[in-house]
Amino acid sequence: MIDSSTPLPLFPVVAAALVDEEGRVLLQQRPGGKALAGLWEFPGGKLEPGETPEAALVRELHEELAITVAPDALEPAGFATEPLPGRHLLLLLYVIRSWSGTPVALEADGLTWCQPAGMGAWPMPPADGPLVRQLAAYLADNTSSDVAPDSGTV
Ligand SMILES: Nc1nc2c([nH]c(=O)n2[C@@H]2O[C@H](COP(=O)(O)OP(=O)(O)OP(=O)(O)O)[C@@H](O)[C@H]2O)c(=O)[nH]1
Repeated sequence: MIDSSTPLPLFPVVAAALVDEEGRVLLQQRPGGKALAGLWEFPGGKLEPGETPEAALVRELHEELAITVAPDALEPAGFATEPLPGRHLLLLLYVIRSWSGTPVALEADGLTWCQPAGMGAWPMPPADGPLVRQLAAYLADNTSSDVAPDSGTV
């Protein structure tokens, strides 16, 4: 049971939904020996002191996947908030559709590309359930089709 009278320090974490040209999203498997080992998650991690969320995510993606991302490629897409032992997780999710390099699992036990509608098949940390639903809605609303938008002229 959560005791709401006990303040917990906020624990900000940034995460990325890398979306490829087929609309698939990259998940990575948490390695053995860590909390939540074996579960699948969005790449990302903790902010370092003084770091912005965007700088932290660019750094984490380079450290974890060996890819380079421009800060203006980050699209805020959702968040989740979850009590953890001794701290309160604030998980910020960004969609990223362009990057340099090919993702390689430098820290994870594995990588998989999956369609957002199929992500429920991958066991993920408890905080990720709301994120997966927000991501599916965000991508449905913010994915361009091949049809050119109306120019808007009157
Ligand atoms: N990157 C990422 N972290 C997530 C997701 N969902 C989720 O609950 N988290 C949590 O956010 C935190 C991310 O921290 P981390 O990956 O940088 O570090 P860590 O587990 O090694 O934590 P530790 O160094 O405190 O042991 C973990 O507590 C992790 O369980 C997710 O989808 N992606």
